[in-house]
Amino acid sequence: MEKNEPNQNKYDAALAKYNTQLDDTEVAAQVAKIIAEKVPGNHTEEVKKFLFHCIDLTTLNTTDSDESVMKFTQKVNQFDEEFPDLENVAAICVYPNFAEIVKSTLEVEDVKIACVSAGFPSSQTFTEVKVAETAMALMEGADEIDIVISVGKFLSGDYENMCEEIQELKDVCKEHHMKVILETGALKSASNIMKASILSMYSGADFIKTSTGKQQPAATPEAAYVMCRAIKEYYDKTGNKVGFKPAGGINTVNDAVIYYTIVKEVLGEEWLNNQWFRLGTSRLANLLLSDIKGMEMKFF
Ligand SMILES: O=C[C@H](O)COP(=O)(O)O
Repeated sequence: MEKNEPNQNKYDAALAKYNTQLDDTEVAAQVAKIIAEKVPGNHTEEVKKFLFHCIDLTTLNTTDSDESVMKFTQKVNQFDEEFPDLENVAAICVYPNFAEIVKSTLEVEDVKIACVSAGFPSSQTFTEVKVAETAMALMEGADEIDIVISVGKFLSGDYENMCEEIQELKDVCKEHHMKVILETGALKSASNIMKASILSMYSGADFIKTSTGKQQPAATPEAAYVMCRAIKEYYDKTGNKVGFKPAGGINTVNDAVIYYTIVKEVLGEEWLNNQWFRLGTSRLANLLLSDIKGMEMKFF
């Protein structure tokens, strides 16, 4: 018997409780039906305002600096005065070395500080480094942590080490929300996305998130649909509610309305608030503002 066989079986046993054999063509057809039948009715001002309030306003650039991140945060501070008819974004999402600068600049109480961590975006570093990076981000002011699964381990079938690392990072996060990025574009099939979703939730994810935005393809409606189905099945079986965050490559208002519609159709109204639904994006905020205001806006 292989040394890790009992634990490997534990993860296989967890997966065996779910329908993880999904047909990609069938998934594509179900998504196409939702888009054709339900999306047009959701292009309302109310939905767009709601989507704005679900944004994790993201800056994850090599060129980010204390100064640029401070200015970015000051925009969020000014938002309520500039747009009194709108609710602010849900969170600011930055690299972990900027947690402190966001914390010391942010004056808006309800906007969270989210930090990507644990070797984002590749997840290719030592678990000890991931743990230390996450602990430091929290110590410096992060409210939420976004990590990436070890995609290489997942694709090699090493669920044990992949899951144990997620559990270790959740132990560091404690009550802070931990969002687990699957990097769905690298997982290739609906079945893999389903399995990675279940394993991440089983290991303590508070949210599952599609993509880092650093690999193509990033978020897709098909990946979102499968992840929402996984969240629903997991909730039905365990009673544990997990949030959903499409992220990466959300470049039009229509993209955002499509993700909203998938969440509404698969998970229901209960998930339609910014505690359980976020949009990770570096471009959508200005696009939504422009759409809502009926003129081009470059506020952020
Ligand atoms: O987590 C959020 C993503 O990195 C943002 O990706 P994006 O720049 O394609 O919007």
